[in-house]
Amino acid sequence: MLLTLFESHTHFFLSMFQKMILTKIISNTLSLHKKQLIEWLPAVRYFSSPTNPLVNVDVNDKSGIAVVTMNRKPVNGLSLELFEAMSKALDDLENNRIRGAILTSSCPTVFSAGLDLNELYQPDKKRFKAFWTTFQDVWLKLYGSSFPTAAAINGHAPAGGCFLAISCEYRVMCPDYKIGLNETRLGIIAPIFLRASMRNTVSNREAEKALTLGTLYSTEDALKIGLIDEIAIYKVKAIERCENFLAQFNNVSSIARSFTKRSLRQKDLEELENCREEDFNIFWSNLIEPSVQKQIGDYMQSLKKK
Ligand SMILES: CCCCCCCCCCCC/C=C/CC(=O)SCCNC(=O)CCNC(=O)[C@H](O)C(C)(C)COP(=O)(O)OP(=O)(O)OC[C@H]1O[C@@H](n2cnc3c(N)ncnc32)[C@H](O)[C@@H]1OP(=O)(O)O
Repeated sequence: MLLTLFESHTHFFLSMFQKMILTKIISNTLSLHKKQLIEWLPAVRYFSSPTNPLVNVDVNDKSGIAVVTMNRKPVNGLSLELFEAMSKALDDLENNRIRGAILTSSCPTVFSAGLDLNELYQPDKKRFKAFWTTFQDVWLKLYGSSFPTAAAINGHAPAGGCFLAISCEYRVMCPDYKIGLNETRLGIIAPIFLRASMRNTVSNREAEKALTLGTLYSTEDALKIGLIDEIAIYKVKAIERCENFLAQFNNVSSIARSFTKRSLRQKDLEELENCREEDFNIFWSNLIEPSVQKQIGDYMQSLKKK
C-alpha cells in the first residue's frame, strides 16, 4: 500500500532522496543489503543495445519492452559464447531498467535445442568450467531478474531450451512443437536450478513425472499441464501475447511487483548461489564418466544421421 502510493508519483523516475527512503523502508522489511536493493528499484532508461551476432536486443521505446532474440543457427545450441552473450544482454537490460523482456529465437522451427552437445562431449575442463559457470549466471539473472519476463516459444524447446522458457514468468508457444526437460532420457540428471524452475511452473506432481520420465510434451499437452500459458498461431502473435501479459504490469507498482517476485524466487536463487562450485563438481564428475560420454557421443551421431 505504502509502496503503491509512493510509486504512483514516481512511476518514471526516482530521485536519489526517494531512493534513500525506499532503501531504508524496504531493506528493513526484507533485510536486504543496500546494493542488492538499489538493483531492484525500478526506473526506466531505454537504450539501444550494442549488437551481438548471437543475441539481438530490440527495445520498443514506447512500451519499454525488450525483445531478446537468440540467433545461433541452426538450432540455438547453448554454447559458452551464446551464454556469454545472453549474460551480457541480461546485465544491460537490468542496468537500463527496462519494463519487461520477451525471449525468442530467430530459428524458424527451434526455440533452442538446449545445451550445445559439443560442450558436453569430450570436454576440456577449463572451458567446461567457464561454460557451466556462465550457464549458472544466465539462470540466476533470468530467473531472478527485477523486470518481468516472458518467452515466445516459436519452435522446439527440449532440455536447456525448456529451461530458458520456464525461467521466464510467462510462456506463449506456437503449435506442433515439443517442449520438456528430457535430461533423464539422455542419462543426465537435471541440475538443481532446472528442477527449481520446473517446480515453480507446474505442480510438484507434474514436475516429478515430467523430470523422471524426461517427457517431451506437444504444445497442446504442455498447455494442459501448465508448462506453457497460451498457444499462439505464429511467432508474431506469440510476441504480441507476451506483450499483452507484460503490459498488465503497467497498472501494478513495479517496486511491489519486483520485490514480490524476488521473495517468491529467493530460496531457489540462494540454493544455487550457496552451492555453485559443488554443482559444477557434481556435473563435471558425472559428465566425464565413460558411459555418459559414450551415451552423449551416440546421441550426437543419431542426430546427425537423421
Ligand atoms: C549417472 C549418470 C549421470 C549423468 C550426469 C551427467 C551430467 C552432465 C551434463 C549435465 C547437463 C545437464 C543439462 C543438460 C540439458 C541439455 O540441454 S542437453 C541437450 C539436449 N538437447 C536435445 O536433446 C535436443 C537435440 N536436438 C533435437 O532434438 C533436434 O535437433 C530439434 C528437435 C531441436 C530440431 O530438429 P531439426 O529441426 O530436425 O534439426 P536437426 O536436423 O535435428 O538438427 C540440426 C543440426 O543441429 C545439430 N544439433 C541439434 N541439437 C543439438 C544440440 N543440442 N547441440 C549441438 N548440436 C545440435 C544436429 O546434429 C544437426 O547437425 P548437422 O546439421 O546434422 O551437422
